[in-house]
Amino acid sequence: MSVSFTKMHGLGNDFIILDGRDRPLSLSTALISRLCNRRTGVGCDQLVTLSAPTQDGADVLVRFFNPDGSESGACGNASRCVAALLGGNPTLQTQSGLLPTSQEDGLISVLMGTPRLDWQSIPLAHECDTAHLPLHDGAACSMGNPHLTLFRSIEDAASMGPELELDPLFPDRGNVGFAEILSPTHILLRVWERGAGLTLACGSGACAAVVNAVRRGLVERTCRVTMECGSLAITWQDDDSVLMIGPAQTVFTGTLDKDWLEDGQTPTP
Ligand SMILES: N[C@@H](CCC[C@H](N)C(=O)O)C(=O)O
Repeated sequence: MSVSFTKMHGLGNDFIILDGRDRPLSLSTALISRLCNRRTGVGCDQLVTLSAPTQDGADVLVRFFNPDGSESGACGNASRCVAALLGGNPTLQTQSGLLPTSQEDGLISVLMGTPRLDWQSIPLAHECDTAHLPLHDGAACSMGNPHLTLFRSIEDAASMGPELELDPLFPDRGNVGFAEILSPTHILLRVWERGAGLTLACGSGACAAVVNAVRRGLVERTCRVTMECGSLAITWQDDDSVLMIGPAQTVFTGTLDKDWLEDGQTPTP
């Protein structure tokens, strides 16, 4: 059986998108990791599946998987890519709720939902002030996935990210954002992503950085977030939802080789 896919990226955060709306996909954790492998697979930061929606008002059910096979409730950059791929203004059904999208002048807007700020919903391991954590004075919130934001040099991401992803304060592990406040309307951000490592951009991490920086009185509610390959416009709106606007691009489409699919071997590096 041949399986076709689309390779896309949003600001360098790259995705394999598998469309299972007409034909159900069966993906094991091992196959997800093999597909995400940049040397022996297609390569990506997240694998994204599309299937028929199960909720009224949704156009498509979208799931996000990290290269280690774990599933995430949210992925901002992939959400823009899916909207661009489907065209029009699809409403995405995700683990973190229904996400309305729209498109104008080549940019994709996604309403990312309401950030969760209470420690149980993030989740954290124990009660604490989520705007001032006892962990490098960071702040935490959930955008449908757990985020820790540290207000310090982006250069620290590679060295501090691996340990902080696994910090016991985050029982489900965490995405770790390193945010430099450049002005009240501009943040420089690098993210160590849970299950993926350093990526060139993280949409939900950009939303979390703005939310956490607003809570600390560091930026305004509308803010540009610049990462390695460009910027996202993020607004924490008055109705509490977070709006993300940015680009999305198709790189190529392809078909997975039948022999590769059936081989099932994970080569030892
Ligand atoms: N790249 C993403 C976030 C992907 C999921 C994350 N690694 C997690 O496990 O929560 C984005 O653009 O938001």
